Amino acid sequence: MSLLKVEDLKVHYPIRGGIFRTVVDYVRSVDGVSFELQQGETYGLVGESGSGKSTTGKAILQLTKATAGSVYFEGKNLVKLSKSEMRVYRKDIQMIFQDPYSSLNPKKRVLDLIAEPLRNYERLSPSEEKKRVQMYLDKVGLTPESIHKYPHQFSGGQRQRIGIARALTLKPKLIIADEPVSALDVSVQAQVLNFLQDLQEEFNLTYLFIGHDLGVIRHLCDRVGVMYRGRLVEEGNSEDILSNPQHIYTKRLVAAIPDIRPEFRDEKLKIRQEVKREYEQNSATFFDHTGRPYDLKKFTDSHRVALP
Ligand SMILES: Nc1ncnc2c1ncn2[C@@H]1O[C@H](COP(=O)(O)OP(=O)(O)OP(=O)(O)O)[C@@H](O)[C@H]1O
Repeated sequence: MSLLKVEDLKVHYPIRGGIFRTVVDYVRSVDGVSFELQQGETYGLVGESGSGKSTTGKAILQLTKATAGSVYFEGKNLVKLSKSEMRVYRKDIQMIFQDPYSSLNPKKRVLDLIAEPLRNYERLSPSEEKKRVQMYLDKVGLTPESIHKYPHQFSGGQRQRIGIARALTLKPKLIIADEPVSALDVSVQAQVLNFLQDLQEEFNLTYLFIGHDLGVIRHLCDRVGVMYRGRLVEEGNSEDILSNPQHIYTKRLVAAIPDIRPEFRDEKLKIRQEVKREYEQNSATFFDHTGRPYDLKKFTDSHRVALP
Protein backbone atom coordinates (compact mmCIF):
# COMPACT_ATOMS: atom_id res chain seq x y z
CA MET A 1 0.00 0.00 0.00
CA SER A 2 1.28 3.48 -0.82
CA LEU A 3 1.86 5.86 2.06
CA LEU A 4 0.04 8.59 0.14
CA LYS A 5 -2.33 8.26 -2.77
CA VAL A 6 -3.84 11.40 -4.26
CA GLU A 7 -6.72 10.62 -6.59
CA ASP A 8 -8.30 13.07 -9.02
CA LEU A 9 -7.86 15.91 -6.53
CA LYS A 10 -9.60 19.17 -7.37
CA VAL A 11 -9.51 22.48 -5.56
CA HIS A 12 -11.65 25.16 -7.16
CA TYR A 13 -12.04 28.60 -5.61
CA PRO A 14 -15.15 30.59 -6.48
CA ILE A 15 -14.80 33.97 -8.18
CA ARG A 16 -17.62 36.27 -7.17
CA GLY A 17 -18.90 39.21 -9.13
CA GLY A 18 -21.75 41.67 -9.54
CA ILE A 19 -23.61 43.52 -6.82
CA PHE A 20 -24.95 40.30 -5.33
CA ARG A 21 -21.49 38.74 -5.21
CA THR A 22 -22.73 35.66 -7.00
CA VAL A 23 -20.29 33.01 -8.19
CA VAL A 24 -19.37 33.88 -11.76
CA ASP A 25 -16.57 31.36 -12.29
CA TYR A 26 -13.96 29.28 -10.50
CA VAL A 27 -10.17 29.43 -10.21
CA ARG A 28 -9.27 25.82 -10.95
CA SER A 29 -6.12 25.80 -8.80
CA VAL A 30 -5.92 22.02 -8.76
CA ASP A 31 -7.88 20.31 -11.47
CA GLY A 32 -7.74 16.54 -11.31
CA VAL A 33 -4.32 15.63 -9.91
CA SER A 34 -3.37 12.01 -9.15
CA PHE A 35 -0.10 10.59 -7.85
CA GLU A 36 1.23 8.16 -5.26
CA LEU A 37 4.13 8.13 -2.82
CA GLN A 38 5.70 5.00 -1.43
CA GLN A 39 7.18 4.90 2.07
CA GLY A 40 10.72 6.32 2.06
CA GLU A 41 10.35 7.87 -1.39
CA THR A 42 11.02 11.48 -2.37
CA TYR A 43 8.56 12.86 -4.86
CA GLY A 44 8.97 16.27 -6.43
CA LEU A 45 6.09 18.43 -7.57
CA VAL A 46 7.42 21.07 -9.95
CA GLY A 47 5.83 23.84 -11.93
CA GLU A 48 5.81 27.58 -12.39
CA SER A 49 4.30 29.96 -9.88
CA GLY A 50 0.53 29.59 -9.76
CA SER A 51 0.44 26.09 -11.23
CA GLY A 52 -1.24 24.72 -8.09
CA LYS A 53 1.64 23.04 -6.26
CA SER A 54 1.12 24.67 -2.85
CA THR A 55 -2.63 24.23 -3.06
CA THR A 56 -2.07 20.51 -3.67
CA GLY A 57 0.17 20.38 -0.56
CA LYS A 58 -2.39 22.22 1.52
CA ALA A 59 -5.24 20.04 0.28
CA ILE A 60 -3.29 16.91 1.27
CA LEU A 61 -2.98 18.29 4.79
CA GLN A 62 -6.63 19.37 4.68
CA LEU A 63 -5.57 22.97 5.27
CA THR A 64 -7.64 23.81 2.26
CA LYS A 65 -10.82 21.96 1.36
CA ALA A 66 -10.80 19.68 -1.67
CA THR A 67 -13.64 20.36 -4.10
CA ALA A 68 -13.45 16.74 -5.28
CA GLY A 69 -11.17 13.73 -5.20
CA SER A 70 -9.46 11.71 -2.49
CA VAL A 71 -6.29 11.84 -0.43
CA TYR A 72 -5.48 8.41 1.00
CA PHE A 73 -2.88 8.36 3.76
CA GLU A 74 -2.04 4.81 4.84
CA GLY A 75 -5.27 3.79 3.13
CA LYS A 76 -7.51 6.26 4.97
CA ASN A 77 -9.26 8.94 2.91
CA LEU A 78 -8.38 12.18 4.72
CA VAL A 79 -10.95 14.16 2.76
CA LYS A 80 -13.73 12.26 4.51
CA LEU A 81 -12.42 12.76 8.05
CA SER A 82 -13.89 15.12 10.62
CA LYS A 83 -11.64 17.77 12.17
CA SER A 84 -11.09 15.69 15.31
CA GLU A 85 -10.34 12.53 13.31
CA MET A 86 -7.89 14.50 11.19
CA ARG A 87 -5.98 15.54 14.32
CA VAL A 88 -4.49 12.05 14.60
CA TYR A 89 -3.15 12.21 11.03
CA ARG A 90 -1.98 15.79 11.24
CA LYS A 91 0.77 14.55 13.55
CA ASP A 92 2.01 12.17 10.83
CA ILE A 93 2.12 14.76 8.06
CA GLN A 94 4.14 17.90 8.67
CA MET A 95 4.91 20.82 6.43
CA ILE A 96 8.09 22.84 6.04
CA PHE A 97 7.43 26.25 4.58
CA GLN A 98 9.22 28.31 2.00
CA ASP A 99 10.05 31.37 3.99
CA PRO A 100 11.90 30.85 7.26
CA TYR A 101 11.52 34.60 7.89
CA SER A 102 7.76 34.74 8.02
CA SER A 103 6.84 31.21 9.06
CA LEU A 104 8.31 31.55 12.57
CA ASN A 105 6.59 33.84 15.04
CA PRO A 106 9.23 36.53 15.79
CA LYS A 107 7.94 37.06 19.33
CA LYS A 108 8.51 33.47 20.41
CA ARG A 109 11.69 31.90 21.66
CA VAL A 110 13.07 28.82 19.95
CA LEU A 111 12.02 26.65 22.89
CA ASP A 112 8.37 27.61 22.42
CA LEU A 113 8.53 27.52 18.64
CA ILE A 114 9.78 23.95 18.58
CA ALA A 115 7.75 22.73 21.56
CA GLU A 116 4.46 24.19 20.28
CA PRO A 117 3.38 21.23 18.11
CA LEU A 118 4.54 18.85 20.83
CA ARG A 119 2.32 20.54 23.41
CA ASN A 120 -0.73 19.79 21.30
CA TYR A 121 -0.14 16.06 21.54
CA GLU A 122 1.94 15.23 24.62
CA ARG A 123 2.05 16.34 28.23
CA LEU A 124 5.68 16.75 29.15
CA SER A 125 7.21 18.36 32.22
CA PRO A 126 9.19 21.56 31.48
CA SER A 127 12.48 19.75 31.93
CA GLU A 128 11.42 16.84 29.66
CA GLU A 129 10.23 19.32 27.09
CA LYS A 130 13.50 21.22 27.20
CA LYS A 131 15.46 18.00 26.79
CA ARG A 132 13.34 16.96 23.81
CA VAL A 133 13.73 20.35 22.13
CA GLN A 134 17.48 20.31 22.69
CA MET A 135 17.68 16.84 21.18
CA TYR A 136 16.03 18.09 17.99
CA LEU A 137 18.18 21.21 17.93
CA ASP A 138 21.17 18.92 18.05
CA LYS A 139 19.75 16.86 15.16
CA VAL A 140 19.47 19.99 13.04
CA GLY A 141 22.94 21.22 14.02
CA LEU A 142 22.03 24.07 16.39
CA THR A 143 23.50 24.57 19.86
CA PRO A 144 21.49 23.81 23.05
CA GLU A 145 21.67 27.51 24.03
CA SER A 146 19.58 28.36 20.96
CA ILE A 147 16.43 27.61 22.95
CA HIS A 148 16.63 30.99 24.66
CA LYS A 149 16.96 32.97 21.44
CA TYR A 150 14.46 34.56 19.06
CA PRO A 151 14.22 33.90 15.28
CA HIS A 152 15.82 37.24 14.32
CA GLN A 153 19.03 36.16 16.05
CA PHE A 154 19.59 33.45 13.43
CA SER A 155 20.63 33.40 9.78
CA GLY A 156 18.18 32.28 7.07
CA GLY A 157 19.64 28.77 6.90
CA GLN A 158 19.52 28.42 10.68
CA ARG A 159 15.92 29.60 10.76
CA GLN A 160 15.00 26.98 8.22
CA ARG A 161 16.68 24.43 10.51
CA ILE A 162 14.44 25.63 13.36
CA GLY A 163 11.42 25.10 11.10
CA ILE A 164 12.66 21.61 10.29
CA ALA A 165 13.21 20.77 13.98
CA ARG A 166 9.67 21.96 14.64
CA ALA A 167 8.35 19.66 11.93
CA LEU A 168 10.33 16.70 13.27
CA THR A 169 9.25 16.77 16.91
CA LEU A 170 6.05 14.84 16.27
CA LYS A 171 7.96 12.10 14.44
CA PRO A 172 6.03 12.52 11.19
CA LYS A 173 5.96 9.90 8.44
CA LEU A 174 5.49 12.36 5.60
CA ILE A 175 7.01 15.81 5.25
CA ILE A 176 5.66 18.23 2.69
CA ALA A 177 8.44 20.71 1.97
CA ASP A 178 7.08 23.70 0.07
CA GLU A 179 10.03 25.43 -1.63
CA PRO A 180 12.17 24.80 1.47
CA VAL A 181 15.31 26.47 0.14
CA SER A 182 14.15 29.04 -2.39
CA ALA A 183 14.32 31.90 0.14
CA LEU A 184 17.89 31.00 1.13
CA ASP A 185 21.24 32.07 -0.30
CA VAL A 186 22.48 29.71 -2.98
CA SER A 187 25.48 28.83 -0.78
CA VAL A 188 23.18 27.66 2.02
CA GLN A 189 20.68 25.87 -0.22
CA ALA A 190 22.85 22.81 -0.85
CA GLN A 191 23.66 22.55 2.86
CA VAL A 192 19.99 22.47 3.84
CA LEU A 193 19.11 20.02 1.05
CA ASN A 194 21.89 17.61 2.03
CA PHE A 195 20.82 17.89 5.57
CA LEU A 196 17.20 17.03 4.67
CA GLN A 197 18.52 13.96 2.89
CA ASP A 198 20.45 12.88 6.00
CA LEU A 199 17.35 13.31 8.13
CA GLN A 200 15.38 11.19 5.69
CA GLU A 201 17.69 8.25 6.34
CA GLU A 202 17.78 8.75 10.07
CA PHE A 203 14.02 9.14 10.55
CA ASN A 204 12.81 7.02 7.64
CA LEU A 205 10.93 9.98 6.21
CA THR A 206 8.93 10.25 3.03
CA TYR A 207 9.15 13.64 1.32
CA LEU A 208 6.86 15.53 -0.98
CA PHE A 209 9.03 18.32 -2.34
CA ILE A 210 7.35 21.29 -3.94
CA GLY A 211 9.42 23.61 -6.09
CA HIS A 212 9.73 25.52 -9.31
CA ASP A 213 13.37 24.67 -9.89
CA LEU A 214 13.81 21.34 -11.62
CA GLY A 215 17.55 21.65 -10.98
CA VAL A 216 17.04 21.47 -7.20
CA ILE A 217 14.34 18.84 -7.43
CA ARG A 218 16.39 16.46 -9.53
CA HIS A 219 19.11 16.17 -6.86
CA LEU A 220 16.64 14.98 -4.30
CA CYS A 221 13.74 13.25 -5.92
CA ASP A 222 13.23 9.70 -7.07
CA ARG A 223 10.22 10.73 -9.11
CA VAL A 224 8.90 14.02 -10.38
CA GLY A 225 5.44 15.27 -11.30
CA VAL A 226 5.23 18.37 -13.47
CA MET A 227 2.26 20.65 -12.85
CA TYR A 228 0.90 23.18 -15.24
CA ARG A 229 -2.31 25.13 -14.59
CA GLY A 230 -3.70 22.79 -11.98
CA ARG A 231 -2.89 19.63 -13.86
CA LEU A 232 -0.10 17.11 -13.73
CA VAL A 233 1.13 17.20 -17.30
CA GLU A 234 4.00 14.74 -16.95
CA GLU A 235 5.26 12.31 -14.37
CA GLY A 236 8.20 9.95 -14.14
CA ASN A 237 11.56 8.96 -12.81
CA SER A 238 13.69 12.11 -12.24
CA GLU A 239 16.50 11.09 -14.57
CA ASP A 240 14.09 10.06 -17.36
CA ILE A 241 12.21 13.34 -17.09
CA LEU A 242 15.47 15.26 -17.34
CA SER A 243 17.00 13.35 -20.17
CA ASN A 244 13.83 12.85 -22.15
CA PRO A 245 11.11 15.38 -21.26
CA GLN A 246 7.93 14.85 -23.24
CA HIS A 247 5.65 17.76 -22.53
CA ILE A 248 6.60 21.14 -23.90
CA TYR A 249 6.32 22.74 -20.49
CA THR A 250 8.67 20.14 -18.96
CA LYS A 251 11.10 20.80 -21.81
CA ARG A 252 11.05 24.46 -20.90
CA LEU A 253 11.78 23.68 -17.27
CA VAL A 254 14.68 21.45 -18.29
CA ALA A 255 16.02 24.12 -20.61
CA ALA A 256 15.95 26.60 -17.72
CA ILE A 257 18.21 24.54 -15.44
CA PRO A 258 21.54 26.27 -14.97
CA ASP A 259 24.00 23.44 -15.43
CA ILE A 260 27.69 23.41 -16.04
CA ARG A 261 28.00 19.72 -16.94
CA PRO A 262 29.18 19.83 -20.58
CA GLU A 263 27.31 16.69 -21.64
CA PHE A 264 24.14 18.20 -20.25
CA ARG A 265 24.74 21.46 -22.07
CA ASP A 266 24.41 19.73 -25.44
CA GLU A 267 21.23 18.03 -24.31
CA LYS A 268 19.83 21.35 -23.14
CA LEU A 269 20.68 23.06 -26.39
CA LYS A 270 18.81 20.36 -28.29
CA ILE A 271 15.79 20.79 -26.02
CA ARG A 272 15.84 24.57 -26.44
CA GLN A 273 15.87 24.25 -30.20
CA GLU A 274 13.11 21.69 -30.07
CA VAL A 275 10.94 23.90 -27.85
CA LYS A 276 11.48 26.82 -30.19
CA ARG A 277 10.53 24.75 -33.22
CA GLU A 278 7.40 23.45 -31.55
CA TYR A 279 6.34 26.94 -30.63
CA GLU A 280 6.99 28.23 -34.11
CA GLN A 281 5.11 25.45 -35.83
CA ASN A 282 2.38 25.75 -33.25
CA SER A 283 0.58 22.82 -34.73
CA ALA A 284 1.61 19.83 -32.63
CA THR A 285 -0.96 18.17 -30.43
CA PHE A 286 -0.01 17.49 -26.84
CA PHE A 287 -1.57 15.30 -24.23
CA ASP A 288 -1.30 15.51 -20.48
CA HIS A 289 -0.44 12.41 -18.47
CA THR A 290 -4.07 11.28 -18.32
CA GLY A 291 -4.34 11.40 -22.11
CA ARG A 292 -6.41 14.58 -22.28
CA PRO A 293 -5.52 16.70 -25.32
CA TYR A 294 -3.71 19.91 -24.72
CA ASP A 295 -4.17 23.01 -26.84
CA LEU A 296 -0.70 24.27 -27.67
CA LYS A 297 -1.99 27.49 -29.20
CA LYS A 298 -3.79 28.38 -25.98
CA PHE A 299 -0.76 27.29 -24.00
CA THR A 300 1.54 29.54 -26.00
CA ASP A 301 -0.77 32.53 -25.89
CA SER A 302 -1.32 32.32 -22.17
CA HIS A 303 2.23 31.56 -21.18
CA ARG A 304 3.76 34.38 -19.22
CA VAL A 305 7.41 33.43 -19.50
CA ALA A 306 9.42 34.39 -22.58
CA LEU A 307 10.73 31.69 -24.83
CA PRO A 308 14.19 30.40 -23.95
N1 LIG B 1 -7.52 30.98 -1.35
C1 LIG B 1 -7.49 31.17 -2.66
N2 LIG B 1 -8.52 31.79 -3.30
C2 LIG B 1 -8.51 31.98 -4.64
N3 LIG B 1 -7.50 31.57 -5.44
C3 LIG B 1 -6.44 30.96 -4.88
C4 LIG B 1 -6.37 30.73 -3.46
N4 LIG B 1 -5.20 30.09 -3.20
C5 LIG B 1 -4.57 29.94 -4.38
N5 LIG B 1 -5.30 30.47 -5.39
C6 LIG B 1 -4.94 30.50 -6.82
O1 LIG B 1 -4.68 29.17 -7.21
C7 LIG B 1 -3.62 29.12 -8.17
C8 LIG B 1 -2.57 28.16 -7.69
O2 LIG B 1 -1.89 28.69 -6.57
P1 LIG B 1 -0.73 27.93 -5.79
O3 LIG B 1 -0.26 28.81 -4.68
O4 LIG B 1 -1.18 26.57 -5.43
O5 LIG B 1 0.39 27.81 -6.91
P2 LIG B 1 1.91 27.40 -6.76
O6 LIG B 1 2.20 26.56 -7.94
O7 LIG B 1 2.18 26.81 -5.43
O8 LIG B 1 2.64 28.79 -6.89
P3 LIG B 1 3.84 29.41 -6.03
O9 LIG B 1 5.06 28.68 -6.50
O10 LIG B 1 3.82 30.85 -6.42
O11 LIG B 1 3.52 29.18 -4.59
C9 LIG B 1 -3.15 30.55 -8.34
O12 LIG B 1 -3.75 31.08 -9.48
C10 LIG B 1 -3.65 31.24 -7.09
O13 LIG B 1 -3.88 32.60 -7.35
